[in-house]
Amino acid sequence: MRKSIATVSLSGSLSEKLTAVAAAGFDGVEIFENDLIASPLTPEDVRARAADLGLAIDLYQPFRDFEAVPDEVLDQNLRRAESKFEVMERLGADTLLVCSSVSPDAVDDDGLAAEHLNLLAGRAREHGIRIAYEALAWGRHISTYDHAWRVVEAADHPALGTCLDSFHILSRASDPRGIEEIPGEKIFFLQLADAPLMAMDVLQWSRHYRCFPGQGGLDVAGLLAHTVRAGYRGPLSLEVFNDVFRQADAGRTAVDAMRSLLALEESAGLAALPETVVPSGFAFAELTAADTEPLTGMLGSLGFARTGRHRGKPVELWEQGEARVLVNTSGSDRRSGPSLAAVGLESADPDAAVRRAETLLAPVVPRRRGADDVPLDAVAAPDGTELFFCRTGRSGHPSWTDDFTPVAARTAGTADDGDRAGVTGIDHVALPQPWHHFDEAALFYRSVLGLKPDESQDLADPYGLFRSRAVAGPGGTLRIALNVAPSPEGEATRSQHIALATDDIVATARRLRGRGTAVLPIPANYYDDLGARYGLPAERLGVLRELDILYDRDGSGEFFHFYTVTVGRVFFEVVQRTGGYGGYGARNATVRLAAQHTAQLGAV
Ligand SMILES: O=C(O)c1ccc(O)c(O)c1
Ligand SMILES: [Mg+2]
Repeated sequence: MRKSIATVSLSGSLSEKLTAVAAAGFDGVEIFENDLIASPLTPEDVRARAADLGLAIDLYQPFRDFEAVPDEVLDQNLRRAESKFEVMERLGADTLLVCSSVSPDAVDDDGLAAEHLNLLAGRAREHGIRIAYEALAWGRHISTYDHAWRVVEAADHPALGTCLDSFHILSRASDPRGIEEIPGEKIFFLQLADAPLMAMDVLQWSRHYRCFPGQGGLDVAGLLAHTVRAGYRGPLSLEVFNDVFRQADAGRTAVDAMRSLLALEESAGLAALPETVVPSGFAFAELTAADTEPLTGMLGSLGFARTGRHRGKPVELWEQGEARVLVNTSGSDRRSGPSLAAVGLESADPDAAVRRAETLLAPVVPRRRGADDVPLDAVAAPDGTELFFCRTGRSGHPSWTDDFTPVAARTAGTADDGDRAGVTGIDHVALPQPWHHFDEAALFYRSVLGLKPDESQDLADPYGLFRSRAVAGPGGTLRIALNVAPSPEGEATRSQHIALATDDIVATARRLRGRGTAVLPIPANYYDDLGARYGLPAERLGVLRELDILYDRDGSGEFFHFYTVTVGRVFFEVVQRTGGYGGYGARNATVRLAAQHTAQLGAV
């Protein structure tokens, strides 16, 4: 279907917005009145600019507080409308959004509202304009879509229809099935927005927290399917009021918006995209470090062995169980120390995975491989992390590991096989996100990789707010924790981490302790509270306390985890899951963050 976006969804001047919208491949725009009023461009300029960019002006909006008012106010409102019709003619826009009145002048009288809307539609038609009437969720007397439709139906004018807005409908928990009872040709416009589920005043929720479909918790795809079943054939138009997008780069937000609509059409069963190939696990995590010593020292002490060296690049392979870590010494920033630059994802069909990623506008990373290297495709996640699609060690398929020459002898100072610590694989990786790309990242992992986002959680950090949202494959085969940390000192202080899995956390912790691995100390107060909270047996609690192991549980299982100190931007976590525990120990994040701040101060 045709795709549109309201200018209010993007940052910048009207002209910048139009450029961004066109570049992302949209067919049209809704011009938000304030954007026009604040623009130095005349309506004719805007019309010409949009035409040059190949954009239709699908809607002009909003026209407020019109209906069900006393006669003298009505006259004034009709005069106000006439002046908007003139602006619209100059713009070349033929549909005006009228939102339900919030004015104290309006009376609770559907008959009068219908009569006034009929009058307005008659005036509009003289200008070749149509009126799309929308119920604001906080409208004074009309606040639901079915009520707005009843009034439109009663007004019975060919130039009058309704505008559906998924936020207003779903935020009030109205039943969207009723949309199918509206004749499709009377749905003049469809606005789409999602939002995180929040218990708050609906106006504040709408004006500050809307997001693109797929980023929040509303069933926008279901609503869209009902609307199309009703016979709606107009544009799918995003209308998102969001404090973050208002500040972010417009070009990038527009691409995020387009990705949202492409994925939404697929979810609603309206379009097919290349199939989703959900990654089945981690092939590797790649760390870059100019000075590898602190990092390889840490890997060795965690029980990793250096097993391979890349044939053509300064990259080493370190392994323990199914956990593989690449240490890359090319092109790293010396000041920030080791950082996580890429993640290898096990994929049953890397080519198909790349096709889907490209269709969803993910930047494909140019290959920098040598002539003999195994082909390896990668796309860039919103934070710049490169995601490689791999098939590791499958017979009949080239494996990225073929590019590594085995390192035969035991390397001095590192662990050999007898000295491993029980790490079985990578449980998850945690990737800090720039605060203004957090929603974009959740949608990216959901749409491109088919991972399911959890609800976002806000946790206390001693120096601010720590926001975390995990995305995971079915059955927890692949888990990525996205987070935003307060970072008064700038980007470089935010740390990434790799969580390693073990089947016996106590044995692993004792092993590492014996070897002098620098584990993050956890305050005694934490264990006093843990004892009180869960009534753990004293002996068990004593072991956790002794080994700085944190604990959590939910209805289906338990979670044990401890952390190493931070090296550069990176630290490691070791985790054990029992039963069906599917979380990440979020309850312990506050203690962990505080312990890391304490450790950092100690280091300084
Ligand atoms: O917040 C508002 O006022 C507003 C205006 C126009 C819309 O289409 C809408 O959904 C909300
Ligand atoms: Mg709206």
